[in-house]
Amino acid sequence: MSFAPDPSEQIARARGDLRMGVPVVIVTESSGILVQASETLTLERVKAARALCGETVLAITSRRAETLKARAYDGDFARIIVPADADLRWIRALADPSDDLRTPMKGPLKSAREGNTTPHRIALQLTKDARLLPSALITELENPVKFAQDHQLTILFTVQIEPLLGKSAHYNDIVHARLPMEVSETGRLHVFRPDDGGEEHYAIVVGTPDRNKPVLTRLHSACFTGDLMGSLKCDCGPQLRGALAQMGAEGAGVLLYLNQEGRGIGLANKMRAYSLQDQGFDTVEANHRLGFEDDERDFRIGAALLNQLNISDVRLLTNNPAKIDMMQKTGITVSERVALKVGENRHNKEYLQTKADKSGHLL
Ligand SMILES: Nc1nc2c(ncn2[C@@H]2O[C@H](COP(=O)(O)OP(=O)(O)OP(=O)(O)O)[C@@H](O)[C@H]2O)c(=O)[nH]1
Ligand SMILES: [Zn+2]
Repeated sequence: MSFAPDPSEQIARARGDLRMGVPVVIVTESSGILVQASETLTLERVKAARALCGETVLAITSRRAETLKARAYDGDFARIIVPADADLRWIRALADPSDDLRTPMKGPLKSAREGNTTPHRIALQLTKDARLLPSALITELENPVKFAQDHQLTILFTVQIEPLLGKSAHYNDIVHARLPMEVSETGRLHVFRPDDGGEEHYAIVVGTPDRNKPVLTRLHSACFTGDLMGSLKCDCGPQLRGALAQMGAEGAGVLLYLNQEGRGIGLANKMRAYSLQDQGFDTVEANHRLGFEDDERDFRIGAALLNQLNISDVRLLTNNPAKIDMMQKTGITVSERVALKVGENRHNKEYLQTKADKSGHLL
């Protein structure tokens, strides 16, 4: 038996490294790149990368490229050629939209085309998975395996990594215990831990749901600001409490609390989005300017947790048709949609309208 991490564990390690500002190396059959997350870059490491002689590009998503008016020849992302005089400020300004309005002219930007882009795509996904700004400084390496060994860097081989990308993790029900709550004294909290080093998610089971009938269910995405701070910018807090109250009143139900803060972009990026919203952009535009899609959540997690809880048929508390679609696609029957319209106020009126107009939410 080998004690060495397997490819899935190597990916988790790479995520952690990038988050800390430690570079990682990605190797294909014919090439290799050094990857550094733009958000956690330091001046020293930028200089060290430039001294390597290999071509250096900045990978950004096509959403971010659109805002910067740069060409995205690689489909869902672009490789911006880093000019010789570019410094850390230049890199940060391309990755981070906070100063876009004050300094709109960042160009002319030249994008690379052709070549093997698989490792670049993996690099960008890693920055997203690390809940950083989706952008990476990438330098070609001549002898990538030796380079990684010499510098003790995590190394990913695309042949091993590619089959794992987009695959759902397996969730283990680590522990569950009784949790009497205001809404019901018969609550139980389960903690689910994935086998890929990703986020844990929770399930709150109220009463003893009858598995032979559709179970009242809520898939709730974490919202620190709304769930805990009473933020008026969204409707999450009232939705969370409303769903639990309904389960308490009916005597049974399941609330999945999914750690997908900010529709899957993390709290730091959500706060960046809020800051852009203060500049006049709506919730969807703000995500795009940061380089994200409207919604980066993986709702398959919800189905995986429900399977573990032996629930296959639900009455889903939601106004979001994407959640219903994804449940059905992943083998969960949604017998009924139960509307959850609570918590509208003058601060979130426009936000809710944007979700209805652009993301198809049911009003
Ligand atoms: N990126 C981003 N995320 C936000 C914003 N406002 C709220 N969120 C996040 O959006 C998610 C809301 O999730 P849900 O409560 O599942 O809402 P939903 O997708 O509208 O679906 P239903 O509530 O079921 O109708 C939470 O993760 C919040 O943190 C925002 O302006 N930008
Ligand atoms: Zn919220």
